[in-house]
Amino acid sequence: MLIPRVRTYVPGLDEVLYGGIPDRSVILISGGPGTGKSIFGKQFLYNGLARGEGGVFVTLEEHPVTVRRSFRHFNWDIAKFEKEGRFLIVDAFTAGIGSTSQREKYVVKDVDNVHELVDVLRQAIKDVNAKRVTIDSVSTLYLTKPSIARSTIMLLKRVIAGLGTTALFISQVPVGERSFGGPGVEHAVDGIIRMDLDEVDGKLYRSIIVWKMRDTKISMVRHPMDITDNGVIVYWDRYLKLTAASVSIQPLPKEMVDEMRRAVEETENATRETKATAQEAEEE
Ligand SMILES: Nc1ncnc2c1ncn2[C@@H]1O[C@H](COP(=O)(O)OP(=O)(O)OP(=O)(O)O)[C@@H](O)[C@H]1O
Repeated sequence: MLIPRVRTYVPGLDEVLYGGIPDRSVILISGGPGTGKSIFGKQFLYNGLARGEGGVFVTLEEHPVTVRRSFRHFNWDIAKFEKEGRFLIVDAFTAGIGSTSQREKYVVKDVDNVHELVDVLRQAIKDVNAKRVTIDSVSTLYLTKPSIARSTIMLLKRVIAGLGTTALFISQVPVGERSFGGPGVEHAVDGIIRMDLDEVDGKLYRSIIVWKMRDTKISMVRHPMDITDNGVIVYWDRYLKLTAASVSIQPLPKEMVDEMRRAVEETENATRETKATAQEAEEE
């Protein structure tokens, strides 16, 4: 059955997901430091903005000023979308302290109060009619209180799915650990994508693996990936064989590649049809 999907438009990732993320899903993006989670979260939002969708970025780890700079670093011009009222940043970092933060309109004063965050986020999603949300990072919300991790995720998930939005929750895990963010969180989310950086023989290798994604088939292998001046690229037609002492990159079987390519084409056609129907309905 063809289900509605949100294409990430991150090169190679929609193939790995057999078309994209099922819509209204909450996806955990887990990984150690420097693996590309924040870049991926920004790219996902920008790709939606560039195609006419609204988006919200919730920052808990970086000052809004550096968030905007980081978008600019990849030539993702969010300033024009902010002016048009299609994109906004929820500042859950500064608590309103400092002169530059005075300019922020969506500020969470107390990040320990998840209800305040949910209220600000709900308003933000409505104000820009957001279809995509990135929260960077959810780990900050329960780092010192693991017992509230699951309830925090469930509360956010209810708001996000209820408003018809698809979200990436960035989750930080320690270097070298293959966990995702704790048992309560891992089972509560609809999907888990893991980004990794491994040192083998004095060299670092980037890779990505989709661990779970409800309601869709997924590629069951680890794919090599890169970060470039244009953001993340996933080499979807190859897999990375990694042992403690060796690395090799192998091509995927042709039938698998063909099936993944077809799934993306079908999703693209379905997305185009849905947009055309919505536009016709608007014009009537
Ligand atoms: N233009 C670029 N070309 C190649 N690599 C880049 C470029 N810009 C940034 N990077 C790489 O991206 C990495 C940072 O990615 P990102 O901030 O998304 O990591 P992260 O997984 O969110 O890390 P953390 O959890 O520590 O915040 C940097 O370590 C840097 O090596």
